Amino acid sequence: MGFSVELRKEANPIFNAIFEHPFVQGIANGELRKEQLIHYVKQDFEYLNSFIKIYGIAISKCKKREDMDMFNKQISFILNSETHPHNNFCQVAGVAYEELQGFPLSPSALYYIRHMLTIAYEGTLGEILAVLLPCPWTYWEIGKKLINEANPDRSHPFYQWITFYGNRTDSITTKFCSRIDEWAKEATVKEKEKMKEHFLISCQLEYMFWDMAYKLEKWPVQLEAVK
Ligand SMILES: Cc1ncc(CN)c(N)n1
Repeated sequence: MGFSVELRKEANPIFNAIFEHPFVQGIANGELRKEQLIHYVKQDFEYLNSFIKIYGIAISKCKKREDMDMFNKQISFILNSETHPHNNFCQVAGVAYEELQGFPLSPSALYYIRHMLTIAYEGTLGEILAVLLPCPWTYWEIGKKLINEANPDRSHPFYQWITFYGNRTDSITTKFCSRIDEWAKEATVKEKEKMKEHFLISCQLEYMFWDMAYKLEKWPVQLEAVK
């Protein structure tokens, strides 16, 4: 069994909880409130900005050109393609994408980003791959599942979102998994334990990100700007 298969098996209860989450179910049945879509896009725009920077740190730790190329392509993907699912949510919510950019992070989004940044600065390339993998993997599976279960046509409000993530043939998940499997063959037991821990925490944080958007999560005390 490859290491990525082992990771997926351990994370199965978290993947199932994500599929059942009311935000994900809301994408499937087209029933999400405007504020929930707006909160998600505001937070995800900042999350993806941080992801680009984390890829930059990952590149600084690469020894092989192929690894640099893999991360570099992902940066372009976020910059040039991953704006489409955001635009889909904005259209349904009736707001301009530009209006939702530059907002402060909610607690769960901040926690997720800090988790990835810590591992990016302190960990090996294998640990970095493990902490980043739940991001593409959970969305790919959500997309495929929603295509199978909701079978959306073009009239579905979230058709673009669902097909964007579910129809990927050039999946980065597959590339990350084979690179992790390769890395794990050479890794010590201790490093593999760390990789698993980072992976599982990121899976939990993927769940928390959906929950944050669904519940419009905020900091407990709202502060006014002091003049
Ligand atoms: C929080 C989160 N996780 C994953 C993805 C898919 N790249 C995303 N856009 N946002």
